[in-house]
Amino acid sequence: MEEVRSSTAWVSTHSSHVTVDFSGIEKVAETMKNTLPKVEWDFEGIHYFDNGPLTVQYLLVLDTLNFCFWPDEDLSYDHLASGLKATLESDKTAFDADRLQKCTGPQLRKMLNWPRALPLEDERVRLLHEVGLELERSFEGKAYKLVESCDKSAAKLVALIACHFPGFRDHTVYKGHQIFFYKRAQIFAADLWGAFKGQGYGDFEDISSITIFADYIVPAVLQQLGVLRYSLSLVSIIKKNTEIISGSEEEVELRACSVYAVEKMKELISEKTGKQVLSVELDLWLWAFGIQCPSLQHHRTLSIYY
Ligand SMILES: Nc1nc2c(c(CN[C@H]3C=C[C@H](O)[C@@H]3O)cn2[C@@H]2O[C@H](COP(=O)(O)O)[C@@H](O)[C@H]2O)c(=O)[nH]1
Repeated sequence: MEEVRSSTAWVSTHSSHVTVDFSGIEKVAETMKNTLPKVEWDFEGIHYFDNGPLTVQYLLVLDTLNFCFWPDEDLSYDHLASGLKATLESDKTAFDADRLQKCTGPQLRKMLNWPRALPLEDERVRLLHEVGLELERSFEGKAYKLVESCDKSAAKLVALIACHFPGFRDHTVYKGHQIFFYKRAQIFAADLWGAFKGQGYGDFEDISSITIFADYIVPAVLQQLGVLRYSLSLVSIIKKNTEIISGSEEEVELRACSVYAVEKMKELISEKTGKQVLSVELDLWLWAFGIQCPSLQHHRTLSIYY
């Protein structure tokens, strides 16, 4: 997404709490140039997949809810994916547009087999209602019709999602400039591409236009790799698990510098190897690396965007 790339690049040249360390990028690119980062989509084996339209419905519901697990230290993305998968396997109509519009908190907890209130539960339910209603209004209730109307363009799909679903409009204003991330809209396109292995509903001619997904794991991994440098005050905020406010300079710089740094890393690896590397592939490698480091301390922002 061009607006994501250019607006996050602007942040990186005006940031103070987080800075990009080009020597760190060089080092990581050097190590990656021999063994390109190849992590299989669904390496955990937790997703619903039937190679058909119901998988598209599953992925849209998954990415509608794919945010902010950290307030409940036992909850993680795996619980979301596997809970929704089990739900759909036991009831194929569970994610029909009319059902999404009526979903309640207790029903969502039951889907995820979660014994207590989910973090931001009311928001998760509101976002399901929003998606169910708009799918019904504009796409005959079918997520695959949304995907089919984007002419195999991932960028168009992201733009279409941002246009129809306010909950996916992941952007903010930083020092008077509008900065775009579109994390859940972009990861939906990437999940389609990964699940369908670039065929059918995952066949995008411009998957290279998708950037990394500015979540809370990748920035922490990039800092650990020496690619991002944090100010002393930011280091101590994160160490103390102090919350960082959504839209604050620190939050925007953490997310934007991550996107920009990986775009630079991608260019450098492509130069060194002569092969085109995708941000989606680098993202999955960085994310998988991060969730396997239990001691990794990430920033904590209450958000519906990531
Ligand atoms: N950048 C990036 N962020 C990602 C993912 C994924 C899952 N990708 C699936 C696709 C293929 C794989 O096989 C995965 O199954 C989740 N997240 C984000 O992480 C956070 C959850 O962390 P924790 O609280 O520890 O569970 C939360 O913000 C969530 O939105 C990714 O791929 N990239």
